Amino acid sequence: MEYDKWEPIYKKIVEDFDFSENADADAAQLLSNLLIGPVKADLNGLTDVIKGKDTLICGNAPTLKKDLEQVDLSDHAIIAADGATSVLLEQGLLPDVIVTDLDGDVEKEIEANKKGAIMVVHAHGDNTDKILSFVPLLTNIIGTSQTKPPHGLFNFGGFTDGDRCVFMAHQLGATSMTLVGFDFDDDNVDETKKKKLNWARRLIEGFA
Ligand SMILES: Nc1ncnc2c1ncn2[C@@H]1O[C@H](COP(=O)(O)OP(=O)(O)OP(=O)(O)O)[C@@H](O)[C@H]1O
Ligand SMILES: Nc1nc2c(c(=O)[nH]1)N=C(CO)CN2
Ligand SMILES: [Mg+2]
Repeated sequence: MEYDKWEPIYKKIVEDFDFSENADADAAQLLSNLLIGPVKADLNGLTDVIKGKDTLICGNAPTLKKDLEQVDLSDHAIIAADGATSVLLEQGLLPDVIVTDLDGDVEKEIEANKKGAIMVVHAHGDNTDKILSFVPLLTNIIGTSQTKPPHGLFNFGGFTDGDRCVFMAHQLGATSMTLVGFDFDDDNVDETKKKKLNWARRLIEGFA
């Protein structure tokens, strides 16, 4: 998504959650600094996995395990939103791509990364500690931001890990996107999560 199209949505999110744009921008710069040098920012590997493919996008709703039993996984590129990674691994499935702000079960994500999963790591004002701790332990990383991306980072659009998967797959030319593990009406979540899920719903419905 063009940043100019994303920016007005981002401004609404910042206002709704009282996030600091400066903190988001500083986090993006931090991730950019960490990635430049050892890792050349290049979308070719990620594009190869997604372009022209049917994709299975996995959110981490409690329904994920059951949902997985009902879909045909063959020939699908599997994209996991953060915590969905652990559920997939438990089912013997290795995600091709993990989209994460590193606040889930990162040990499992490191395990999947070692086995070949591409990491799409998101920087925001509330995860700089996670970025500093975990990025040095990962390989095959693409960095994303919600602000205008600094050198070496990308902004495909999207807010929560789950809807960012959808924006990314769309931008990189997925043929289809099948969503599993998305339950926006889940009541077993706290108020902030509920609000985030409402944004995820709103952003994903923009694709329908
Ligand atoms: N009922 C649900 N509970 C949790 N996540 C859900 C649900 N329905 C959809 N999702 C999607 O699954 C994604 C991954 O979920 P996870 O539990 O790992 O959350 P998270 O890492 O805390 O999410 P975020 O960092 O985006 O707030 C979320 O970003 C969200 O888009
Ligand atoms: N500043 C900030 N940005 C975010 C946050 C968050 O908690 N703080 N959470 C996100 C995923 O839910 C995505 N973006
Ligand atoms: Mg997360």
